[in-house]
Amino acid sequence: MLSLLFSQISAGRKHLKDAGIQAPASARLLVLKARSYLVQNIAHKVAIVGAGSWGTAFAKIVADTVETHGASTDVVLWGRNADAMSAMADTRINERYFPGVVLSQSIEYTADIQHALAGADIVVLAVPAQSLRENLLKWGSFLEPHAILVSLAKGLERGTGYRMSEVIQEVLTQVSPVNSNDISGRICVLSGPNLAKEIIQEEPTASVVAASSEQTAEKVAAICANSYFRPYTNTDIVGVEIGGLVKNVIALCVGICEGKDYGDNSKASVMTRGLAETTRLALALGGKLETMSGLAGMGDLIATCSSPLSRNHMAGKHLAQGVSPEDLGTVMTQTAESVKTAPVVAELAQRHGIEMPITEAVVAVLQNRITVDELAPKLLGRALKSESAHLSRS
Ligand SMILES: NC(=O)c1ccc[n+]([C@@H]2O[C@H](COP(=O)([O-])OP(=O)(O)OC[C@H]3O[C@@H](n4cnc5c(N)ncnc54)[C@H](O)[C@@H]3O)[C@@H](O)[C@H]2O)c1
Ligand SMILES: O=P(O)(O)OC[C@H](O)CO
Repeated sequence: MLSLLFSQISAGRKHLKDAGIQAPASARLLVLKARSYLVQNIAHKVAIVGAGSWGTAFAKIVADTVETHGASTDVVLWGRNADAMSAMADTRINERYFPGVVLSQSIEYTADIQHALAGADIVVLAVPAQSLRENLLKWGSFLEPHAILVSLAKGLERGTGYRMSEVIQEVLTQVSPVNSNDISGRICVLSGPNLAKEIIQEEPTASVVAASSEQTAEKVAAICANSYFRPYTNTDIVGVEIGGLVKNVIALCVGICEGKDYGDNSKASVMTRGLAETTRLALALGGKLETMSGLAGMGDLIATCSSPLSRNHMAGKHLAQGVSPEDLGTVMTQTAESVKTAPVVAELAQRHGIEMPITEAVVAVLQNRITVDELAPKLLGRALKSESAHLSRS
């Protein structure tokens, strides 16, 4: 804790010195003043692409951060539905996702992607995982060559098995040689226990911003750190992405337990063994063990598995209550990434020789190979083993 404070103070002193600003005596004031300076100078414009529930809540986080610091950074929210965006510009309310919540005055709403991206130093990608590639292919060439790209999506791409950071890297290299220059250092992912419906009410939460470049992660953290949102930085992109996307699959399984009226023992068992299989996959892909016990691992798993607000949890509950996997898309109006991502996780795990029994059982339910009633017997009937085999491949 102390070392973090000292490092912030020393970073703050350096930023102020570079800017020729006199450093105040109090450490707290110093950190605040440094942050203010940082926000202003890191980004003249932040564009959030995708005006669904997380994109809208994240635009609010950034706009509130900018306002807190009195910075002049522009915050633009893009959505594909022109009527919805024009209504938001009039009312400052996203009627479909957050009726009654009046958003910050400083957010600009647009359905014009070229306008949204022009001059944006930081571009936050908040569209569903399966649509990221098609979107980047359409407008990737409009990105500024220096723009930092932040992925908010928690899913794996069907067909390739790519994480979102890998999709960004591949597409930008294809779309625009200018934009692909030094791209890996400009890719960032943000993940953690971040239920948008709680955040829009300014309920306090923490998150993780991961980038291979610590400096990139720090910049993104600075533009979204405010009184109710606290981002930590990390350089383990793989661990942060895998934690965020596999917990959706585990939450669907916990939702099934909930829908079948199983109690807390069942849910805790799924969560704990779910973390074990998530960790195995993350380690096999090069992620770090400590990330799995952090906010993007255990933290997000707890939030998503415990909350009735989670769409993945809700999808599991619907399945347990008799909705067919085919009908989930019509019953649910918001994105539950696990429905499409679970089979991709299972394939990726198989390719790496990793056993993920909960994920495999969820996939079997989603593909109508077993019923929800057969899920528990399938998991409990497996060969017994030592718990200390936790991190081995099976
Ligand atoms: N909602 C949350 O609490 C939350 C929190 C953290 C992460 N996430 C992740 O954020 C991502 C987005 O989720 P969400 O909650 O905002 O979903 P959502 O269903 O609330 O909104 C998705 C938005 O994307 C738009 N969209 C859908 N297909 C599109 C396409 N092909 N091109 C452009 N726009 C398209 C929709 O119109 C909608 O505005 C998901 O990967 C999700 O896992 C969500
Ligand atoms: O509503 P869900 O299930 O997509 O979960 C939302 C967030 O990922 C929670 O961190």
